[in-house]
Amino acid sequence: MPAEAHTGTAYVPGFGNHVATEAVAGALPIGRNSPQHVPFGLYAEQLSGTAFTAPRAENRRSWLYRLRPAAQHPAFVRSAAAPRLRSGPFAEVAPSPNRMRWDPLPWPDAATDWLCGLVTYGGNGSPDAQAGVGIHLYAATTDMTRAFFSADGELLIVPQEGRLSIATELGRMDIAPLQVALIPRGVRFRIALPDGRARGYVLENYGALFRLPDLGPIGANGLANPRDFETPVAWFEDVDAPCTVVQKFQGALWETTLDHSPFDVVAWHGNLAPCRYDLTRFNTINTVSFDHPDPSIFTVLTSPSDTPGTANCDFVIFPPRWMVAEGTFRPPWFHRNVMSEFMGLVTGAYDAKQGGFSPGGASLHNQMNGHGPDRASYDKAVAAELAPHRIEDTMAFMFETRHVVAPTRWATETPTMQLDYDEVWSGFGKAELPR
Ligand SMILES: O=C(O)Cc1cc(O)ccc1O
Ligand SMILES: [Fe+2]
Repeated sequence: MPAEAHTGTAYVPGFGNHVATEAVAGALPIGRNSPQHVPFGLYAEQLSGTAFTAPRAENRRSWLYRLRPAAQHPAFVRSAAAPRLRSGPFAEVAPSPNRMRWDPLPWPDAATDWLCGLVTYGGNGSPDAQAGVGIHLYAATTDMTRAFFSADGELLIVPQEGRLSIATELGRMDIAPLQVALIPRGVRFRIALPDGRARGYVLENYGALFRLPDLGPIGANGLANPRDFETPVAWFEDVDAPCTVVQKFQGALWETTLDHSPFDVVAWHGNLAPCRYDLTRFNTINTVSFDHPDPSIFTVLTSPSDTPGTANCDFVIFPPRWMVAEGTFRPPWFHRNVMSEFMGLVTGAYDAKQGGFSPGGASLHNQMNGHGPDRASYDKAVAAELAPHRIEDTMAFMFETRHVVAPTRWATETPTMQLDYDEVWSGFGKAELPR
């Protein structure tokens, strides 16, 4: 699909809202979901993101009205569409307590679409357990012509370089670095690259759907505001030409070929839909007195687990912001976290690392293992004059998860892994007690 085709893509604002949208006037049934005769002979289909019986506040589903039933397809057969894509349970190599960091993912030599360009770095849990995450990066150089969906989890896409034009069954979204897209489990999509190549990160969430975090004493506003999430309006293709559909199902890839475009949803309504979000709209909240708050204040979206307050996964960002804390060591402190932290960098530099953590790179700090400012960041921060200081041109992020992230074999064997990462914490002088 040429990028121009997305020009004029329209969105409706809000997170998880109930939307009603039709690409052809009169296509959306009024007053009932499944009338005996759907307008124009369209086929009604319910797509559920939660169990039918989930509490109303959590219940997510949409009704799709399409040219042909999605059920009309030949059998799926095993697929080799994404040779470096892995899934939970992650057992290729033992989980490691060691801190890991990687240089940016190299660009592929051969033409590689977004799906083929996915490389799994690690994860936890499993699709079967409906808990945990898969953490992938992508480096792609050509448009997808096939469609893909994950039956294993929703996908949070974090571009680092290059725009993505994402055609989904429910509408089209354009995203660029500093924006993210969230695609529900099961929703088929196809990604084109308006800039000719694209690189970024993907979080595949096997657990409870991402939602906005509670705000507690912050109040009714702040962090990621609901209206800044944008859901595309209905759009469809009326194309009777072969199209391969690839799905990830319980960790394995399967594919089939339709004789028509799977993007044939003429109208839909409901509250399960893709959306995009501009990270620069994040209302960053931080101290105006002292101390460095816990990074949970930077949570954009959270996937809760069965234990209140202990996330299956939080998506946390570190945007440009003023640092004004008085009498404080301002960068991230040294810490050992019961949660495990996978980080990436969209642009600029990260205030805990003076070097080595590059845009497109990644790091992993697993449960209970010490990390924090590298020596150069530490030295700079203790010497700094504590005037108000604006951290500019930066956007790091973290996938923080309650379960240890086990790396894939690829992640532990790739030459992009920095074998000397431990050195960033070497050479700290010993504290001197009074004699
Ligand atoms: O380790 C990291 O860089 C992420 C992080 C940032 C921060 O400000 C506080 C805690 C934390 O884990
Ligand atoms: Fe950390």
